[in-house]
Amino acid sequence: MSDTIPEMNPAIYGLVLAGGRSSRMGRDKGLIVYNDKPQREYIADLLRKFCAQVYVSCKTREYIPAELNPLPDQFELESPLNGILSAFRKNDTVAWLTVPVDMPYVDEAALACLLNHRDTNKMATCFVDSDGKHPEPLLALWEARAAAPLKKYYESGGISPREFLKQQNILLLQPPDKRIYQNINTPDELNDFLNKS
Ligand SMILES: Nc1nc2c(ncn2[C@@H]2O[C@H](COP(=O)(O)OP(=O)(O)OP(=O)(O)O)[C@@H](O)[C@H]2O)c(=O)[nH]1
Repeated sequence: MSDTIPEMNPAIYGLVLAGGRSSRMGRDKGLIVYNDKPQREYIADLLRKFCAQVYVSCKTREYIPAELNPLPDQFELESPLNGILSAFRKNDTVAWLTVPVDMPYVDEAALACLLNHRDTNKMATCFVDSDGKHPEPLLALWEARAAAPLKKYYESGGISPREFLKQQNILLLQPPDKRIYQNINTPDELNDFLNKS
């Protein structure tokens, strides 16, 4: 059953996770084109349909054009956790819908599914990982209530969004399309993907 497309929600902000080093790819994964435009722009456009404000998480502002609303990492940490913590530092009263730049199959249906089935009493709404048990942590709707425990987790030495979510009361959903799990990290994976599509 496909989900209806939810209205834009003023209390949900969007975050494109694009602050990684892309060291395995050897070039910025956010600039790879899967859907007619650089993936970081494609995801930002997708998020704008549902979210009141959309930011592109990055290491430093210079990498991202101003019109994409760069949100530089605020913490000393190499992890997507930095992007999520920095988003909550910007605003900890809204929920953040996060999407990584390296999942080419993320689409409107995937985001609509998270938004329509959202449980605001949980810390987050996520898809169950391809292992069937654990949360896929980066394509997720993080409730504002997660801001304080996430900061505490970081201050006690935590670095992994997945590990954090495994300790929390979260809603786990089946994705509408299992292909969303595919993420592209290396030139070989990219070539395989482009040859098949
Ligand atoms: N804001 C932010 N995002 C990050 C950081 N590290 C990774 N990400 C993002 O999280 C997602 C998954 O990243 P990974 O594939 O684990 O790491 P990566 O740096 O992109 O790639 P590698 O250097 O090859 O490991 C991607 O969308 C990254 O852009 C970080 O330190 N800050």
